[in-house]
Amino acid sequence: MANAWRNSAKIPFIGVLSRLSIHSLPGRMSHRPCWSLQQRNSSTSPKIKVELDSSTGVAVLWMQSAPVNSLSLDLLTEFCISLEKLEMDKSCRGVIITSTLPKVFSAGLDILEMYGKSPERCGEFWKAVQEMWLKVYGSDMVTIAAINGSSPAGGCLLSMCCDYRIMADNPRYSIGLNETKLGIVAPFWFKDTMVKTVGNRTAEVALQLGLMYSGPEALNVGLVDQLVPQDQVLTAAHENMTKWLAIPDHARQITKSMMRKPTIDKLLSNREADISNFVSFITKDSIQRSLRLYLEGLRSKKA
Ligand SMILES: CCCCCC/C=C/CC(=O)SCCNC(=O)CCNC(=O)[C@H](O)C(C)(C)COP(=O)(O)OP(=O)(O)OC[C@H]1O[C@@H](n2cnc3c(N)ncnc32)[C@H](O)[C@@H]1OP(=O)(O)O
Repeated sequence: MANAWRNSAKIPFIGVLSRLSIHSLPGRMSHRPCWSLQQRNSSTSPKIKVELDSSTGVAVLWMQSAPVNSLSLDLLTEFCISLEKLEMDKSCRGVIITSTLPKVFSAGLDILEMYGKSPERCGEFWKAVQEMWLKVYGSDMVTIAAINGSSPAGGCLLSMCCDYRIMADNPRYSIGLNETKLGIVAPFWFKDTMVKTVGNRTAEVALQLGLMYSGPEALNVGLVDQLVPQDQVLTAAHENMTKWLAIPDHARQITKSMMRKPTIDKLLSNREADISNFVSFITKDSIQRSLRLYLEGLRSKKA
């Protein structure tokens, strides 16, 4: 069973590191992360910082892409490479995903990656979004989201891919899949992840209305598992990680696989069609208009 899991969920991701070579191709240089080894168990790239404590087997992965950790192609690429490195490191059994930014976990997909871009670029971007989902949702490691700020859309999806979610109790923070509010539609693998997290009826209402939940509301519907004071989010994540790591890896991993493999396999066997579908949808004039209006709304909020 464990091998079956590895075959179905891990092998596709080996491509992320091997694709590093394509960064040397003309036109891809801007996506090349600049890796520097700061100390034995730490690594930093422009948008991702990782610290691995080999004695506990727990890594913390920080997104550090100001102003809002929007999931750009660069951030997605660095994220996947960092996670893949941890996945291949035998001393790492669990990873806590969080943000260095004061008020935002992640603003979701970078809207500027979907607005005014060529179909080729949109396709490349969507492939990276798929990659992140496959990598986190299919991880053999224990994954805990330490949601220390707002987490709309793709940010919510990222946290739902984790095994456990702890959110900072702050009335200014919200979380949810708000895609319909932008005039766009969450694909089946976003929808399945939401259904698996909160159940069918709650997901149906939340997805159609593009609901964003406050912390207490998110806790009430099971979108997050724990709500703690802001300064205790990381401590709570480490405490929970200890409980998860007390379970033998093989038993936990096979159980996780049973729950998640059907949707993973469905995306793996439909990746190209899913990319084509995204590209033809997102490049429509009407969708581009919706995105422009949404961006203008975001910008005018400050004026
Ligand atoms: C078949 C088709 C399938 C399509 C499926 C596609 C699925 C998409 C899922 C997505 O993830 S779409 C992205 C949805 N995200 C949002 O709606 C979040 C919008 N942002 C916010 O609500 C807020 O910015 C925030 C995250 C709550 C933070 O608020 P704060 O007040 O701290 O910061 P702002 O002043 O609002 O923003 C600062 C700066 O960042 C820009 N920005 C915000 N979010 C994004 C984003 N997602 N992408 C790109 N840029 C973003 C914002 O415009 C500001 O820019 P400037 O005005 O400073 O230039």
